[in-house]
Amino acid sequence: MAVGVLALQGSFNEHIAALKRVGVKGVQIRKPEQLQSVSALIIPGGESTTMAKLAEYHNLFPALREFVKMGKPVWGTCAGLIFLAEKAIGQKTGGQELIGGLDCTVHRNFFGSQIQSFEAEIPIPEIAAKEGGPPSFRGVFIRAPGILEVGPEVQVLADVPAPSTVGSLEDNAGPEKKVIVAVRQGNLLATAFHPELTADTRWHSYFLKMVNETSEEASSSTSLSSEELSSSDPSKYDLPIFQQ
Ligand SMILES: NC(=O)CC[C@H](N)C(=O)O
Repeated sequence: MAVGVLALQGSFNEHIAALKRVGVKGVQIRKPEQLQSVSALIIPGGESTTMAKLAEYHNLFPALREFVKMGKPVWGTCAGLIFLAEKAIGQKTGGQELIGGLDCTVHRNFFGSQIQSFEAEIPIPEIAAKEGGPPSFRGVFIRAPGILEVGPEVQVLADVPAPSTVGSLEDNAGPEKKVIVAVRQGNLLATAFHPELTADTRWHSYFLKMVNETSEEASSSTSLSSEELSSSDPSKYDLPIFQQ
């Protein structure tokens, strides 16, 4: 089994190293035709606007959408989560193209800018039940997005208290609001944090189980529309979104 890793920009080498730790070959994907040789794909973290420009330049979007539509497993981490979202807000002027398919609204820099990056122990009941190990996971959040809203078919795998001071979970006080940071919808997995930067390989092995479970006749149940990319009003979400 070979797992493709979109290798335009960002932490693709780290994902390939993590795959190697769980005994799987990671293949760098830079061109649409290379997707034909892999059974699953990881879209790494990085900078989603830059990554989208590169993907557009290499004419990758139609092939990436087709890959999702075919029911092949795709995991987006951080910028990769933004890529998979049906809707993203907090984008740079002009927005950016998305792959879509994951029924959620994501805020591109929910937890703040680069200096608000942080690490936190996050409870991962579903992953711990399937993969064993401790009940929590050390999440590395780098200029991380947050998931503001999910559709009915989306399974929440992890959430964290929304920081009262954005970028600092430890300072959180008062009534607890949660922000979603990991989800699964059928063949799609997405995390706002970076499991490839920690030694704990449970997210990678969970994804590989998804790959193994995927049957030949995986349906095209995931919707692909990504037309409403940037139009929504952040004020309608009841979470403390970082303001630039
Ligand atoms: N570490 C990351 O992938 C950060 C993603 C970043 N918020 C973006 O917009 O692309």
